[in-house]
Amino acid sequence: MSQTVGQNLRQVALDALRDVERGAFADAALDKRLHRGDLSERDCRLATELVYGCVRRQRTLDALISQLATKPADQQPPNLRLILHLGLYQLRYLSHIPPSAAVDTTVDLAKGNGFAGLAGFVNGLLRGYIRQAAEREAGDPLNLPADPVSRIGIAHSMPDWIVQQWIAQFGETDAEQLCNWFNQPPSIDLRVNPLRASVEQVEAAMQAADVAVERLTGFPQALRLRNHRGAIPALPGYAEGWWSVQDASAQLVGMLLDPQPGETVIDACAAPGGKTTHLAELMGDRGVVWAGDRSANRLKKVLQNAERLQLTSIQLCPGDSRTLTQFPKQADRVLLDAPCSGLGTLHRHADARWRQTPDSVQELSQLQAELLHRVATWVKPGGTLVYATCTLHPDENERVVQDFLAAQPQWKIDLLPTDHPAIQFQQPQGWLRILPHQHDLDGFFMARLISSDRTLPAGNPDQGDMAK
Ligand SMILES: C[S@@+](CC[C@H](N)C(=O)[O-])C[C@H]1O[C@@H](n2cnc3c(N)ncnc32)[C@H](O)[C@@H]1O
Repeated sequence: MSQTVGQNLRQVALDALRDVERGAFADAALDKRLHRGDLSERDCRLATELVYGCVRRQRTLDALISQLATKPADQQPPNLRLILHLGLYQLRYLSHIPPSAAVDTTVDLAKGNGFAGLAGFVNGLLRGYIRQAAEREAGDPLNLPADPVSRIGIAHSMPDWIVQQWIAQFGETDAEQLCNWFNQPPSIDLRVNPLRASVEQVEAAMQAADVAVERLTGFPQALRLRNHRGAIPALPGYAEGWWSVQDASAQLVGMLLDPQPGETVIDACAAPGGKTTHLAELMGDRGVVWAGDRSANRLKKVLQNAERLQLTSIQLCPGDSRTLTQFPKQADRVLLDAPCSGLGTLHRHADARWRQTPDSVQELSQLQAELLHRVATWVKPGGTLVYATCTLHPDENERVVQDFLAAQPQWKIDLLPTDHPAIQFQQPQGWLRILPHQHDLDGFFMARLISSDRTLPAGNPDQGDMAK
């Protein structure tokens, strides 16, 4: 890599990091900057790694700056702090970049961005890191506090409130494994569209194109791509609608709802349509799947996906699902894939861990409860309702379902038959929980509920035999 090209990609990364600092989403900031530049594919990959890595690891990188400089990270000029993040990230996490190249390009970046007078400081700090790494027996120059919350939070770059929450839920060892898991590169799973191709056919087409895939036990339509780095739409079968990208645990949601051909199904929070299209596929594209979402823009993606997959049974229903009134007792099955904090998919969005707060979790929990109460009124007596989220927070999961069941005694949890592929995820209370570090899947929560009220209006508390 020439010096000029290397410098350029680091400048692109720095510009994107500045945008993130000003509040942009990391993926949008990066897309914008890469789009404006003319980097080679290889440089785009490194710029992407630098931006996502620096955003993800910012707490660890800040701790290193505070340790190596006389002033803590939050007292450094903001742009200099980002430049130091870039240098330290390369030294600490990118073994394919020679340390001297990481130092020299970072010093050049400082000089080119108004910090020529601090070039010596940047050089000294980065060389201090290299020296300490060489001196320490364990090889890690990062000093960590003894307190478990700060120790895990700094080592794995997670906010304290998330670490605290996970220690309370899972214990210290699992909380740390979970944090570590969320810093690994996400896998890419495909869901094969059985109406267009068989799993064997897709597998063979991938292998013929030299793309490594593997099957996942318990997920009949899933194939996992191993270490794929190219563009997804360029893979065989994409244009033909043979498959969609969807994590295997998200595929369980459709399997749990188990829609049948000819039924009326409503997906209350559908965009961009990953699960809506799965439901239509499972129904053989017969019947109707209503796709609701309050974002009309995102709903367009549902149609685009349906078109590519050649599905015709999907109808849009834009609007806030808390206020839609046209579906009373109309649906055989309803899916509420609720808006959530995404604490089960932090590996997929570098900045997600910094965007959520305990307050945002409480706001979401309230929204989820309102949505659940509303969409339950859409289910026919005897019908099925699945509540799902991709968070691990109990206030968005167990609590929402428990409160709902307490208020609506005609509903109960529908336990899986013992031979169901998802039985391994079922908890004693009947809901399903997927823990990423244990299952190597996105974190998910799902509960399948059935209404046993065949005669009385929804919400009537005069029900004697409803187990919870
Ligand atoms: C978890 S995402 C859905 C993902 C989708 N089910 C899939 O598999 O592709 C949650 C969706 O809920 C939508 N949403 C948020 N609040 C809503 C509301 N009050 N009514 C309807 N949709 C809402 C968001 O726009 C977002 O698209």
